[in-house]
Amino acid sequence: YHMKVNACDVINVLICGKSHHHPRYLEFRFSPREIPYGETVCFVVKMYEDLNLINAFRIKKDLLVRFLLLVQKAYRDPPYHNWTHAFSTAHFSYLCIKNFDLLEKNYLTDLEALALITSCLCHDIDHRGTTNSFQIQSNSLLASLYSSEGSVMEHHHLSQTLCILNTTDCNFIESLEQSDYVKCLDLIRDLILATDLATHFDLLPKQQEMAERGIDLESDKDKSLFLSLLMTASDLSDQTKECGVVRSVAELIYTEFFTQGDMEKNMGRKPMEMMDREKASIADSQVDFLEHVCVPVFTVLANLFPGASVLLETMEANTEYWEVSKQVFGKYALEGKTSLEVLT
Ligand SMILES: Cc1nc2ccc(C(=O)NCC(C)C)cc2n2c(-c3cc(OC(C)(C)C)ccc3Cl)nnc12
Ligand SMILES: [Mg+2]
Ligand SMILES: [Zn+2]
Repeated sequence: YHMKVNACDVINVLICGKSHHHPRYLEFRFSPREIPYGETVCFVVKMYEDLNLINAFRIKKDLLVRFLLLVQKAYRDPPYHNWTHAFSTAHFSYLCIKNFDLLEKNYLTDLEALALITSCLCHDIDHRGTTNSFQIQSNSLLASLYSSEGSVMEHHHLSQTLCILNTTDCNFIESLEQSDYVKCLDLIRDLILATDLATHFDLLPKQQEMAERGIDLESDKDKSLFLSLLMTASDLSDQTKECGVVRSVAELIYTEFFTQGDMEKNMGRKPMEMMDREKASIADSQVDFLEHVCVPVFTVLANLFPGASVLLETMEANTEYWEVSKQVFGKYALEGKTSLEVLT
């Protein structure tokens, strides 16, 4: 099923001397989208090493590299839901582990950190740049496979991840104790499925309640809620960067949304306003998205870790950026420019 990974690709990553100690690499302000595509897998290996996961689980580096190269290849190249998004998602989880001392302070076990980073890298594998509802409306193959389960795309991302782990010489977690191995796969399943917006809206009130009373690190339920929070915060982490990154990411995601809207129109269907290039107001829907999806997630995170409040401040600033740009969009709209053209 999978494209092969050849030995020289593996060797190139293993010998890459790139010091991952990019001076700003450990700052929340740093956007991992700046890292060249060809160096990202090397940076991922450095993350596993830096979190001591290679030693803790006696991971064979060549298996890890082969796994990572196959995951990278398993991503298609839609504007937003590609490997670069997966890499930036993993980088944010890495930043949280480092900056909030999650391992030293026993918020996370080694196994949970291993599952979290790996889930971030795999959570959108083989994404086509279209939503779950589009799969169902277009009667896609994935919908026929998974619509009874719900979370159509997320079940597909999970099954692709398991396929890659079952590919020769790619099962880098094979060295785990049997109980750790099973626990790791259970965590990867929960975390990838947590990235469905519907699942997220179910979990959010429980995460808010947990943050108010403080995490009980002995409670499996709390640990699971905490891990899912880190997963969704990482999936949204572009929104914690400066407005230049936020604007370019919006351009990518609306290119995807508008392409889906065009396809829905060609299917004789009426797209959501947010996906209709004639009707969408990017600034309005980004303010909504920040207010109703992003800010609640990072408010919970800031309740748990005061160091995360700077991320909330950045989000407030980015909301202000969209509010101000509404005037600009408004003016251009009068001139008949679509909102995407205004962005570029
Ligand atoms: C820049 C940016 N704008 C977005 C604008 C709208 C929406 C959207 O789905 N609106 C539907 C209504 C019903 C709310 C998502 C957007 N979005 C995401 C995103 C976040 C997700 O949410 C969790 C699971 C929490 C990570 C899941 C999937 C995606 Cl694509 N990532 N970046 C963006
Ligand atoms: Mg996803
Ligand atoms: Zn994602």
